[in-house]
Amino acid sequence: MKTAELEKYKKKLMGLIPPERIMKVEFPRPSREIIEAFLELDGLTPTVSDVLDSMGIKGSISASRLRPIINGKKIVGPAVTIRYIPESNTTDYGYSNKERAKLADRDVYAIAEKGDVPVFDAASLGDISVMGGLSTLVAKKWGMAGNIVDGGVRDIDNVHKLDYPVWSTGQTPITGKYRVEAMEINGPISIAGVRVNPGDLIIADDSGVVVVPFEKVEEVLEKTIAATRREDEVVRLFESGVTIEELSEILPPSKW
Ligand SMILES: O=C([O-])CC(=O)C(=O)O
Ligand SMILES: [Mg+2]
Repeated sequence: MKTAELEKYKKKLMGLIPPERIMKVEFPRPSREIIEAFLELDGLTPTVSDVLDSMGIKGSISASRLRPIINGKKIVGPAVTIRYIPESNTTDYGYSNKERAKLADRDVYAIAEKGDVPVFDAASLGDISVMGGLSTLVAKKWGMAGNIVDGGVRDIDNVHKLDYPVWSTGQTPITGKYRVEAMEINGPISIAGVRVNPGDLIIADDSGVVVVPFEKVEEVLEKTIAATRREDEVVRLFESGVTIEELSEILPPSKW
């Protein structure tokens, strides 16, 4: 983006990434009503994952790959994205030459809206941290819903203390400062092999993370509500003692 277009964010932007690497700041997001409707549902990511399967959409990532740092959290919100690649200098070089760290997470939060979900593509770095306690503090203060990190996170005790939802592939003490370079904010990225565009809906809970493409959000919500009702009905009838034959008429055993 041009520096002038970023003018309205200048009180928050720290200049951690050159402005031309911020691809966009405005894009369509799913409405608040849609987000609230998803949040009301139980058993959320498994049901949405089934719906995505039925629609031929690859969008599900297991919690064994992207683990919640705090269990029992559930978030739903539009994605804002950041992509990192490794720095080619050695860490010693950056450290002793007092180079500016190129972790740009705070600039992602600066241009995001309240309720957004920052999504980090840092898989090529292995277990190197791209966010920690300070990052968590800013994300929480500026109203992010939670972070999804295909990469490492540190200061895990602070993430717990701040009670902020984060899913990550790694936990590590090793800082990303001097080891990474932020290539792009709000471009398309991939996390655990799943494509994420800014504005896609991110849903995450203890079972994992699902990515719903922006254009499919309404259809996925409708189908998820229907599937949740069907399953709730099966549970209710089973608990009230109806036979398996009767239950099978509502939900065929192949769907259990
Ligand atoms: O250096 C890092 O990896 C980030 C960090 O510790 C923080 O955000 O507190
Ligand atoms: Mg730290």
